Amino acid sequence: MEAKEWRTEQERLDQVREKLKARIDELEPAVTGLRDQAAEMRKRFWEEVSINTSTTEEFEETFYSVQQQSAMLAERERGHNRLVHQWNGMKRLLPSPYFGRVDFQEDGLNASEQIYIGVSSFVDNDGLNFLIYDWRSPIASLYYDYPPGRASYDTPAGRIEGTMTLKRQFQIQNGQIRTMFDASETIGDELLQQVLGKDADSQMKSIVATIQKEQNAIIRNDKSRMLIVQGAAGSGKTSAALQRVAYLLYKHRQTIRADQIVLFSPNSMFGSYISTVLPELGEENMQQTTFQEYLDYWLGPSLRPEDPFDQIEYVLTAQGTPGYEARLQGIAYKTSDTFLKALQNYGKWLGREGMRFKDIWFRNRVLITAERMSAKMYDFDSSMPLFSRVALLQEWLLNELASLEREEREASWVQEELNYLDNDQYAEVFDKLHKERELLDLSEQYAMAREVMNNKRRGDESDVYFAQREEELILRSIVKKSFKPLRKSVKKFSFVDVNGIYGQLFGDEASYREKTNENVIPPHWAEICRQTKDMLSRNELFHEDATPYLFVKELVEGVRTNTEIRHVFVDEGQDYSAFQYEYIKKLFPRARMTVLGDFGQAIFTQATKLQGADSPLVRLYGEAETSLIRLVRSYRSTREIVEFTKSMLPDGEEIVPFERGGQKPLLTRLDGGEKRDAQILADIAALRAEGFDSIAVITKTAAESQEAYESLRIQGGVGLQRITKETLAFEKGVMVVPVYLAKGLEFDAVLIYEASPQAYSRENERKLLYTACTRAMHRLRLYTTGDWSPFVQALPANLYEKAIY
Ligand SMILES: Nc1ncnc2c1ncn2[C@@H]1O[C@H](COP(=O)(O)OP(=O)(O)OP(=O)(O)O)[C@@H](O)[C@H]1O
Repeated sequence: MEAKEWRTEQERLDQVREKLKARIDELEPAVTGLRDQAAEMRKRFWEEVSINTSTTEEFEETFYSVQQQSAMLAERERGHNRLVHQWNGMKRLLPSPYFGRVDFQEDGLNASEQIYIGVSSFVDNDGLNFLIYDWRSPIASLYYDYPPGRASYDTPAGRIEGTMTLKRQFQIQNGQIRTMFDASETIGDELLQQVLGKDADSQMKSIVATIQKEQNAIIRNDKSRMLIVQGAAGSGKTSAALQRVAYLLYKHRQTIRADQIVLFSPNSMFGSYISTVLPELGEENMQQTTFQEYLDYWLGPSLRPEDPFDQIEYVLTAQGTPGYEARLQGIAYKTSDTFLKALQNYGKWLGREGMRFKDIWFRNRVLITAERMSAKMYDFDSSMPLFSRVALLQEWLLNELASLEREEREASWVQEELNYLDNDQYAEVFDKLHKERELLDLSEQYAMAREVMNNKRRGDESDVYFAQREEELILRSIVKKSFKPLRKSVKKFSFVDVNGIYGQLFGDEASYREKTNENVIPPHWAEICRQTKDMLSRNELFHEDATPYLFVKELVEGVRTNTEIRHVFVDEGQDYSAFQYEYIKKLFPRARMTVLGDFGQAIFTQATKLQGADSPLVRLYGEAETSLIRLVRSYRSTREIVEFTKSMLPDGEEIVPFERGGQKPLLTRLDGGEKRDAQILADIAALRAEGFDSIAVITKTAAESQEAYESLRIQGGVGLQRITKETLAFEKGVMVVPVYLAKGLEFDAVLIYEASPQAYSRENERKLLYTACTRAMHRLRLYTTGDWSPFVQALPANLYEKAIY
């Protein structure tokens, strides 16, 4: 680019930075001043408040003045937060104020406008002239959607058409332009080329400077209730999701807060990997969770649900063991929407008969039997939904308990307990009584006032009454205390036998048909039933049972919903079952959903197809409310790695690599594990010497990961990290990790520990191998100590190199 042009840009940059600096300095006293003021006000707030309760009017007066002051404080804090947000935004801009420029001439106007784009906007002192536009503003779309030429963007007032005469990309560091490219249709995205050539990081980075057109469509989609993104490995799904969160927070800043957006991520380590993207963009993080965390929470501590990692570990390692086929059939069935319908029908059946309750016990005797509860519940109006009748039953139980509690005061154990009360317990009871006494006195005063007003007198009985009742009150409090846990557990629906209700589904075929109206029963049904009940008897649940169990629990106890959440994001969406999606939809009735996934990486048994007429996801809100965007360009890996990995998938030909060259994947066959491990260690050392410091040895299972880790260490490997499902944070270095925990992550170099037919030959293992290989950005190596997996053998020989030793 011409030196003159460069100079002009640097001059403009210097000017903008000067203005930024000036504004930052200008605001600084206000920011710090306000902070101190607010803190001081808060500190003094309660000191100054003295509540005057001598008369009602005075009390009201104090109350309103407190309310007024606290509203003022809140307003001041809001103002302060806005200012701090603005100030922080400017400080963030200062080292690198913008990354793009487009010159756009709107149709019908004479002059073209220069639009500079950065991570937030900055307006000149006149308040009109945008020196920097926020990348999320409508006009910034031009930068992402078009090369120079005819272009348009959408605004709330309609579409603006015009001509883009220039599109420029910058890399600016510490106020200096480092690189500057002018894009044209033929050149492509040079900045992207540079960005992708960099090394892996322990935290994901924002992509705002290089968002691609199809990613921009995801980020700004505001139409559909359900947005599905099916994208190849490395196509930027997670990146698009996170920038979309930032976009939503900007566009709907008056109505949506970060904590009204929730993202379901595959595991906690992934959560830590992506946690810096939004703060980098000046936004607060959305809520992050895993589906498992949700299950654990709502199933409560008395049940132990298996997690998805133990489930997949079983699926991958237990072939040939008794019951294996049945378990797989069970997984497929229990995660389907057929099973969901069966359970809905089961709910109707339970409305007529078959509810299971638990006796309520008290001091070794049954207070209220399950039969009584059942009879009571089926006595309520049968047109009411099951959960409403259970709620009425709950109310009835609480009343029953209250009268049983009264009766219990006569029981001999209460008197005995009274005799054994120690001093502390006495003191506690008397303290309570004292409080009751105060109340009594107050009502006394009130009664006396009324007497005077009404000119009537009553007998002076309160003291006598109190003395007489002293013992009775203590007895009462003893019984009350011992009934408290009963009341509490009734409130928590402990009288419903959910284990029994879920378990009784798994009877013989005829009984299952009767309860669910279901005609198609999966093969191995008897064994599926045996396994399920066996787990339940130990208060355990298979992973595939956890969501259905919760569903049944809610059929009976009422549905749990969260109406606060406005947007739900599901990353690695192919790993959730149709059943889980129905559940998420029900849980967040007021939310829109964005699901991002890749069916090519569907390694869990309950995988869901993201597109096509038979996709349960499309059915979830119906086609009219659903948009589907497909991403086929893969950005993570070099062209050679993408060519290699895409050929493993039956319909992988549509995946397009981004034009970034590198070495072909290297296949290494060695005689025996010891030699293989030695070679892997030598290769790791060589890769590190080349400057790659994020290297993953990827194994098929956690069991293999453990073995690999031990044996590499014995062979002299130092500084290796073993990643397990408990690992919380993702750090750079050399790690040994099972495929299913490496999902969503990326590494400079990936070494596939054992790519033999024993490890990868079944159809679901194809996707496992694909997922493992697609984690590599710059280098991919595969090892075997025997034959090559059929998925490797089937690849054209020109896609890889073979190591010769
Ligand atoms: N427009 C872009 N500009 C710069 N980098 C990008 C862009 N899109 C994607 N990338 C980079 O490509 C890599 C893969 O992106 P990301 O992890 O979002 O993909 P993904 O589709 O979620 O992958 P996977 O399904 O394999 O987990 C990341 O390093 C990301 O920064």
